[in-house]
Amino acid sequence: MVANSAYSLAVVDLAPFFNKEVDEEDGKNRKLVVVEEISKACTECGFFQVVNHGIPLELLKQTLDAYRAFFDLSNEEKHKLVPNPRVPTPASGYFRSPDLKKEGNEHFLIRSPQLGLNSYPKCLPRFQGSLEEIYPSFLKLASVMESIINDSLGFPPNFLKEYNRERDYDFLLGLHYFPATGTETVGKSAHEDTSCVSILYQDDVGGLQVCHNGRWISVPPIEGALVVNIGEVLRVLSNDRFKSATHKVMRSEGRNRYSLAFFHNLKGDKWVEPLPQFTKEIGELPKYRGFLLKEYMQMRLKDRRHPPERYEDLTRINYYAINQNS
Ligand SMILES: O=C(O)CCC(=O)C(=O)O
Ligand SMILES: [Fe+2]
Repeated sequence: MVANSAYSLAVVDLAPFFNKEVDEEDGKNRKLVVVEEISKACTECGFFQVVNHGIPLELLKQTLDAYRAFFDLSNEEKHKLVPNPRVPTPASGYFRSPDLKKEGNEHFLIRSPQLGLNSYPKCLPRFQGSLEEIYPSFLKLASVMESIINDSLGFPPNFLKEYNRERDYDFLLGLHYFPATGTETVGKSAHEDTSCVSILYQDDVGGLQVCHNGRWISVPPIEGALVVNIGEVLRVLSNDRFKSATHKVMRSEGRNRYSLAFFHNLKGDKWVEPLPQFTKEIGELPKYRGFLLKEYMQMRLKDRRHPPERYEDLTRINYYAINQNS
């Protein structure tokens, strides 16, 4: 696939949801416009950017700087924070692929600070404070996104909020991509996010690409904007109405890249299947059979720990696809 710029991702202004100044009636109409814009973006691509999202740029930059300081630590310091492989996912701590040729990144994960499961480097006293300061802002934005998506899909009020009510599976990731060297250009290989909604802040280096109609589209860094994308759970619930786009990160020649990603995740014991309003109520066949989310997560985890030889053999959501011709 070649990179292409024919389709540009929507940039949606969330001010009607965060700006208290707008008057009631005008606010209601402007919110509706946002819901429609997001519905269009999710139907076409599953990726879009948002501005006026309620998270101050200063806070985003400060958090990225905190992660930079962490990734600048010695390997010895960072490896003290590698989680025990027996800890169930998502395990908080430091990760680095043993084969940087395949995926040239390292990352640090925290779960909800309220769970008390995170460990931080002792030598960076302000790191914990920075991450724990931004976490609730991402969580708030994710719940606003969830309610907009709820309305975009025409669900009854609070349907997604109820379905995805457990907040113990969310996590915040800080990612560092190493500069490209010769043939080593992949930062994160092509994948889809599993769960409901992901929110990403990237620095100005670029490199994130999304697959749209079989072509790779660059996601340009926009100062202060956040990238939002739909995960496979919403794709299945909506019977493919909403896309969960394949995306990847390419490394830049001579430049380190840093990003923050927040994942608003569904609890593993949830049953996921196309909903009646996208199937029998509109005379459409389900495109997926139902499954327990944790069963799928386990297959994906196994692939991550013991990757198959061929990329095509990775477990994807199509594992549950129903062949419409049979
Ligand atoms: O760093 C990025 O730009 C994307 C990260 C990503 O896709 C992920 O962590 O799932
Ligand atoms: Fe991703």
